Amino acid sequence: MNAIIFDLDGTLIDSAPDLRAAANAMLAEFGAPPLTLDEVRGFIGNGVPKLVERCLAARGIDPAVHLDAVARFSAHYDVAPAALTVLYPGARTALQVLARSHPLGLCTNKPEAPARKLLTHFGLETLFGAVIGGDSLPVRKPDPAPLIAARDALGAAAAVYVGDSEVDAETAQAAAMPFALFTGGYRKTPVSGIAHWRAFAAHDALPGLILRDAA
Ligand SMILES: O=C(O)COP(=O)(O)O
Repeated sequence: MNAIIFDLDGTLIDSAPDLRAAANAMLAEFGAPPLTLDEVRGFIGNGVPKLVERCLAARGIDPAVHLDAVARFSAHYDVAPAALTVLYPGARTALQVLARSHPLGLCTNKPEAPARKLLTHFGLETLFGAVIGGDSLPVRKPDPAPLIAARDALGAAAAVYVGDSEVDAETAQAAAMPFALFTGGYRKTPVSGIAHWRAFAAHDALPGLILRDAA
């Protein structure tokens, strides 16, 4: 049975407001002014260390404080990753429908602990047979290893990856998996500039999009 593996941020949840809150709390500790939601949204997708690096650069803070800044960011984010975060409309139903016929996995660059906390918060943890975070392996997306690890953990020979970003598309390509692109997430490139198998603008369309091949 083919597995369906999902990205998290910008694909199932709009987490940018909580990531922004943690980033701004961290920046305030360095005496720097806050970033806008659009700025922080543009920094998401390559994991926490990269997000923090981009925040520091945007505020002209010495990169030498990076390790300390990552720890400060995580201290803020990991206690309350779901305070301002919402599931995209239709995401829950789409997951429930797909889980009836396919093993589901999660492959995100968010660290595994807050990723699992978010799944539990939204009552989705039992739908996922595998969860791979940005710190689960020594490498993260766009390296294909985390995506392949999620597929293998599900015991599936093949899988589809569902994501929203350039990084997700690159990862799927490197893992030789078909990529379904959610066009309403955090991508910075036009849809035509992101390699994809199928694209969807609303989650209600996702089960039909994926299951039509299985019919
Ligand atoms: O960059 C992150 O921390 C998470 O991003 P992702 O869920 O889209 O992989």
